[in-house]
Amino acid sequence: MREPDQPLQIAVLRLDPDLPLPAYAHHGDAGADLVTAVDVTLAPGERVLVPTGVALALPEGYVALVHPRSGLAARHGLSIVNTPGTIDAGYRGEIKVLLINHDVHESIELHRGDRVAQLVVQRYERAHFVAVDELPESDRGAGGYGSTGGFGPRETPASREEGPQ
Ligand SMILES: O=c1ccn([C@H]2C[C@H](O)[C@@H](COP(=O)(O)OP(=O)(O)OP(=O)(O)O)O2)c(=O)[nH]1
Ligand SMILES: [Mg+2]
Repeated sequence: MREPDQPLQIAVLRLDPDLPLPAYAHHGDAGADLVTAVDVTLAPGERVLVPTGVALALPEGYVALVHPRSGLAARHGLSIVNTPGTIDAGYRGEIKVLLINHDVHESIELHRGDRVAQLVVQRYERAHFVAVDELPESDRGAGGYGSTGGFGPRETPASREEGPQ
């Protein structure tokens, strides 16, 4: 059993030994930075799947989520299409990041070794989904998507008819 103050150990296979392991920039950070293993230029609106040079063996009961970095998002419009990406505990392949350039005017040039994403390791529960005829009542009920005020989503006529009443 791990002591509460002991860090969780995660085995990392360096597929590209010249690249760093995922690393936290500061004590207390939730995200460990991941780098691109390749040089890549993303045209405005373009998406590219980039390798990171690392593969993990997460312990059972843990997931790693691939998040964008806010600085690159704010400065250049760089994000991740499927944010956050889900790295399953059983996945042994190379972690790849599906980068996207949201800037409508400028290309983004990335170089091998640039920190392009961050990995957040979390515990998760494996659920047993049980079909029922009725759900227990709650305060919120079926209200969502702006039901407490502010803006709701644009809806298609079909989703308005089919959505929860
Ligand atoms: O940003 C990501 C997301 C996923 N993966 C890897 C690890 C993950 O365990 C696997 C499958 O991801 P996911 O379940 O999100 O994709 P899928 O489209 O459902 O593929 P699959 O049918 O393989 O589950 O792909 C990455 O390397 N990077
Ligand atoms: Mg899947």
